[in-house]
Amino acid sequence: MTLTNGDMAIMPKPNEELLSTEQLLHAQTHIWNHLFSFINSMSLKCAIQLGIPDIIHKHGKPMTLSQLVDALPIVKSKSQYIHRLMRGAPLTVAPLVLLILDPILTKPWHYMSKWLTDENGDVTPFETAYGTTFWEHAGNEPRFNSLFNEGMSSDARLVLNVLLRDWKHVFDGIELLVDVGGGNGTTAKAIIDEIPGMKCVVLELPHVVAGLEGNENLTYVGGDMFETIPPADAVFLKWILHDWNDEDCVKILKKCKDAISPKNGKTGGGKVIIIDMVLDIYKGDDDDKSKEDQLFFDMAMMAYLNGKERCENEWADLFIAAGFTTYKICPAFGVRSLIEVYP
Ligand SMILES: C[S@@+](CC[C@H](N)C(=O)[O-])C[C@H]1O[C@@H](n2cnc3c(N)ncnc32)[C@H](O)[C@@H]1O
Ligand SMILES: O=c1cc(-c2ccc(O)cc2)oc2c(O)c(O)ccc12
Repeated sequence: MTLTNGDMAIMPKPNEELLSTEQLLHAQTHIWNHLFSFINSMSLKCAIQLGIPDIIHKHGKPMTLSQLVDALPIVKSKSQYIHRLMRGAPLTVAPLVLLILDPILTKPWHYMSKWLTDENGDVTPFETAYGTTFWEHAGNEPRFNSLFNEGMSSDARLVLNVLLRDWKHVFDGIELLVDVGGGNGTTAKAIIDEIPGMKCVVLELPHVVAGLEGNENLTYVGGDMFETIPPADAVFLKWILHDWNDEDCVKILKKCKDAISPKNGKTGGGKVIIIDMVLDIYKGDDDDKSKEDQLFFDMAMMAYLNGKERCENEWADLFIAAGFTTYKICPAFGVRSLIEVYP
């Protein structure tokens, strides 16, 4: 842009000359911070691959760096590098770190701009990278299938621990629950172990439940939630709806409504229990980090699946479009909420 002052044209200076030294250096630090923040994640991945969390856990008391180095399966001449790895990021749930940082899930991020600029009809960067959808890829690649299911299972253990400790009453009056997209059954097993008399059905894609054996309280059904959801007193949807666009979510919710309909002879809760994010609703003392976490997930749902994270109004629109009348949201799990939806 050229500004004019009377007859004289005033050319803007190149940007860097408009900045003070302090601003310029601050800008560089800021960019470096974004650019290199993946090193936190990669250091975390390496620490988990070396078994560092388990070694420290098994030690049972504070461990010095040299004790840790002695216990590690590393080439001893490379011991000097371990202290540099260990002054990095805090540790988290290992299978999820290995999932998110696996090359299968880092590749689609390299295709984000190609996806946005090519008229190739791909619905996600994941499809641009692989030519198949996320769920097709999981069905075709056994290693990715088990990596994904193990990751989800570790998350389910953590969330169910909180749900059954602090929010168990949401299951009051429910005798038969169907966990739609319930993975390998970690959620269902935690519920039936904790609530006497409860029976659970896990509805999942056939490649996920192939070879899994149920028992008298747990049944695995290979199927498609867009076709039929088995009848039950209540439907459980943990991290399902954020995978899908609005149109698909309404289809899934309508199938849930059919499944809990009184015509199926069920008398219990008659509700859908959802665990998912509600944007800008979270519990915790670090709101900037919580907000950023929610936006990371929104980006991930865009990169991998045709999904998104939603604010309360967007959730309400889905519930109304699927024929539900009321809902209740509690920010029960940090950046994720417990949502109960009633016909
Ligand atoms: C993000 S994972 C959530 C897994 C589990 N609910 C949890 O939170 O631990 C979504 C799940 O939906 C399943 N899924 C995808 N499409 C499905 C369909 N059409 N019918 C049933 N399940 C489906 C996937 O296989 C996957 O396990
Ligand atoms: O690839 C993922 C990873 C997650 C995920 C990340 C961190 C956690 O503490 C839990 C889970 O969740 C996903 C998800 O919900 C999804 O629908 C697809 C992919 C992933």
